[in-house]
Amino acid sequence: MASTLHSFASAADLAGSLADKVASTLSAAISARGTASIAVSGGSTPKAFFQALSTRDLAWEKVTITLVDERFVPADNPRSNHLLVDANLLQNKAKSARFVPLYQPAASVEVAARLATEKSAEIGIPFDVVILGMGGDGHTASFFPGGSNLAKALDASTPRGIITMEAEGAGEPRLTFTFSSLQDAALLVLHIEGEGKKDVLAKAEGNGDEADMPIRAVLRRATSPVEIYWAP
Ligand SMILES: O=C(O)[C@H](O)[C@@H](O)[C@H](O)[C@H](O)COP(=O)(O)O
Repeated sequence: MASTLHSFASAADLAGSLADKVASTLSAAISARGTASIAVSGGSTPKAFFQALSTRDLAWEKVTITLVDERFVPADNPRSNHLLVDANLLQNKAKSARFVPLYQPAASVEVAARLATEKSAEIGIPFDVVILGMGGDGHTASFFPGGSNLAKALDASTPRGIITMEAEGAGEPRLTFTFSSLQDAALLVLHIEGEGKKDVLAKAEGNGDEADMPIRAVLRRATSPVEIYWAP
């Protein structure tokens, strides 16, 4: 599917503009069917966007927020994406939103993935908004090059839900929504910042295997247009 690059002079300008776009998308979903959903990424990039979005005036009590992926750690662990969202997005006006975590204590990461899949089924499909990030290796969500379940994660026929992923660059075992769960969001955003990430994007947009740069699956096969938000 086509992608559109939205470039901004600063990270602050990007955060404000993306927060406005996401807020209007969520509000439109609420007007249309009474609820809205958004899946966000972790990492370091989204913090300012989360903080801007948290101040936007909409019926947050009708919004369900979840994560695109999560490290298999409790929410009090500094590596937790839940902790990042709790501290930066579930604040201010957005405090009244419902949050659906991916992590929960379980005997194994596989059991946690099954439980998270069951829980996420309540959210409804497709997501109204998905915010993806991208690592320097071209991963997105927890679709890491060389990942233990990468082929399954990227296969469009894999049922929607959360699966596990282990990879050299991932740190802890991961819980990640599948490509099939994310790729048809009403608003599908790739949020990246810095010249380095722009170079990685250019390489990903070139020839090569999806397995080498999994973001290519989104850029090439997502059924929704990919809105790329970039600032230096
Ligand atoms: O759990 C995570 O780490 C994210 O979901 C991951 O996919 C992230 O978006 C990229 O790794 C980019 O991370 P940065 O924003 O820190 O560069």
